[in-house]
Amino acid sequence: MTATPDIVRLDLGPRSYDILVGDGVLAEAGPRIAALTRGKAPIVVTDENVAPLHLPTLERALSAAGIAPSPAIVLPAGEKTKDFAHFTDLMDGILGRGIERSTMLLALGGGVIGDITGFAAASALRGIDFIQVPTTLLSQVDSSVGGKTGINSRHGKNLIGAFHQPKLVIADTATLDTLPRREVLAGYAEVAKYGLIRLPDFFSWLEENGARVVDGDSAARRHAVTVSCRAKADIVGVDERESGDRALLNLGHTFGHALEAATGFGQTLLHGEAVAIGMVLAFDLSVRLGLCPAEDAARARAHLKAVGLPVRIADVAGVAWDVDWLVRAMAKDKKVQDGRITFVLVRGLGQAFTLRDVDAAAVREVLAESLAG
Ligand SMILES: NC(=O)c1ccc[n+]([C@@H]2O[C@H](COP(=O)([O-])OP(=O)(O)OC[C@H]3O[C@@H](n4cnc5c(N)ncnc54)[C@H](O)[C@@H]3O)[C@@H](O)[C@H]2O)c1
Ligand SMILES: O=C(O)C(=O)C[C@@H](O)[C@H](O)[C@H](O)COP(=O)(O)O
Ligand SMILES: [Zn+2]
Repeated sequence: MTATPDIVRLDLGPRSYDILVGDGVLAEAGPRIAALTRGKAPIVVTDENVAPLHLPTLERALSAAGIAPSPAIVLPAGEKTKDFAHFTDLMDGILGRGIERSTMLLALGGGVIGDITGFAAASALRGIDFIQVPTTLLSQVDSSVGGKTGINSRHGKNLIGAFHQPKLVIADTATLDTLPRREVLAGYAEVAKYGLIRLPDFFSWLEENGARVVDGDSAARRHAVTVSCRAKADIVGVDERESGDRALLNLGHTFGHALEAATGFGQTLLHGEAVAIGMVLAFDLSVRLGLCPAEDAARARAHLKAVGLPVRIADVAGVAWDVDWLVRAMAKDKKVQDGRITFVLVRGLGQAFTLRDVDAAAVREVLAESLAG
């Protein structure tokens, strides 16, 4: 028996959609999916870890609603799947089924599956519909919402992609029961991000209740997912294509994406872990530039560390870090304009803003300090 889901609406005119949040919402989502599904059999895209755990629930929900999907496309798990080679395989798999413009894709999995499937939906026949069924904390609070889709390239993170909004997001928080703790923590970094960029009260709540969220307490987890989705929907609803406030959702990412690139997009450093270190670096840089009280940076760092996230580059072992390399990688960020990096900085907890002309020496100093530990 499922409690009534929380429903967060992302208002984008004709591209508006609902985000359903709650334990068990997937099993009961069949009618909502059926209402959006036209034409040929929908195609579920998932990964090797998620398929045995949660595909049967989705398939039962579809079948109870009278939908017979074609056999699921199952990709390898992990960040390395978000590349051109797997995108080619995925497109071949989708097109090989003789799709039509009315064919729906369903992305069942974490952010990797959501991002690559969303990009496939944006590309196939110049755009078909898709539904996000996120099964990681990170994808429930962030990647399934807002329509950023894409893949990595050897030049950097998410450099190939499209804005393409899903028709529905089904965030079944009970699927998180099977998620490894390291992945829960990685997702928690993006939860904390909302507190750090514009919800100081939520950050205080997380300081009190973060351990409950990470430990899988049902009520705390649902609250964290719903607040996060609402925060993201509010921002994307006014700035779908990141010409303004949406850039705040990139707190920690200019640093974080460079760290991910340096580790080769693998298991050494997960996206959320890179974001945790990157957010601490953004606070440190803000303090160094005289923009943020040191106590606020200390609180951000202490909380992320207390839940179990890495907070310094030195926390990531086995990598030959190089400040020059990292600075060059940061220069490939999508927020670079006229050759200058746009940084997301903070005036305090919950007070993020963007700044273009940041002293390059200060950036190198915080990187070197984080590397030294
Ligand atoms: N589009 C966006 O707005 C956006 C936002 C944030 C992050 N991202 C992207 O999301 C990606 C990271 O997503 P992620 O952290 O979900 O990683 P992921 O998709 O690699 O999933 C993490 C791991 O958990 C496994 N898994 C997924 N659900 C599970 C479950 N319920 N039980 C057990 N195992 C499960 C997966 O197989 C994988 O091994 C990155 O590529 C990042 O760039 C995109
Ligand atoms: O949705 C957004 O906007 C975000 O920035 C969310 C980020 O957490 C996410 O990692 C996103 O993919 C990063 O975007 P990018 O444009 O810097 O690749
Ligand atoms: Zn992110």
